[in-house]
Amino acid sequence: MSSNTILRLGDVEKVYQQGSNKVIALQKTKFEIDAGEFVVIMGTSGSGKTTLLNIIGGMIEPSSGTLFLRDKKIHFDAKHAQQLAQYRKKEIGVVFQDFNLIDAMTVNENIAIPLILDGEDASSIKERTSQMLKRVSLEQRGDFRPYELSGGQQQRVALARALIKEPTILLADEPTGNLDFETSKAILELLVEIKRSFGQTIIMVTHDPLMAAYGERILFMHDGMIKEELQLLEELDLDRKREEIIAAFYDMKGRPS
Ligand SMILES: Nc1ncnc2c1ncn2[C@@H]1O[C@H](COP(=O)(O)OP(=O)(O)OP(=O)(O)O)[C@@H](O)[C@H]1O
Repeated sequence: MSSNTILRLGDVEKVYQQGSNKVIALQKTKFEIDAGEFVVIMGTSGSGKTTLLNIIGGMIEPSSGTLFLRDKKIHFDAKHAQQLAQYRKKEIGVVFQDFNLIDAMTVNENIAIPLILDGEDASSIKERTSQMLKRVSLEQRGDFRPYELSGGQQQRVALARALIKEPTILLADEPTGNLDFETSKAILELLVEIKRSFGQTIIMVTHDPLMAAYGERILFMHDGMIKEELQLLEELDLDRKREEIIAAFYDMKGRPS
């Protein structure tokens, strides 16, 4: 474990019980992530990507194995429910493919939800919300409703909401799955900018090798396991990185399980 390690998974497994059948979604998965790293998870459909992300986010309990944030072990049993709730609330921010915004609320209110739930005072909420709005370049849209925004703008709002409490780790599950090509690139550029400016640790799941090329390290999953890992060289341009990602993906798929 390097001194900069922020997240550590040790032999994590997840078995879903489906009636009398067992689905092994994750098998002995272990890896470490450094603070400030932008890690991408790719893989075949059903390979366990979302399951992995949800375990890291404290949203589902692994069947076995360990999850550490720095040197703190995250427990999933009922006895530690409060610690787990704190972990989800303080350490993790999440964005999804479907934005998950509340249409009955304005953009400002959507972004402020985590602060309102924490009982922060009104002036601090106002100030922090307006800072976040600026960071995602939506200063002119604070009083709009989500349905009055484009898909890319809605994802920016979701990102602002996920980041407003400065989470240790940002999890992004197919954040560009509902966006067109140019808008997707703009979201990834924003993620990279947030990483550079604030040292944000990011873990993103995507199917798209070009979006993955914005990351620094790719973990490739197949049959519930990380089968391959690719460190992208910073000096390569996006197209070269994309080509390397595609080559590594097909290399992994071609290998016997
Ligand atoms: N709640 C559940 N109950 C039973 N089986 C599940 C459940 N959630 C996921 N699975 C199964 O676990 C396996 C991994 O699913 P997961 O959603 O993690 O894969 P994925 O890599 O994210 O897939 P995709 O790229 O298609 O979204 C699949 O076989 C899936 O059917």
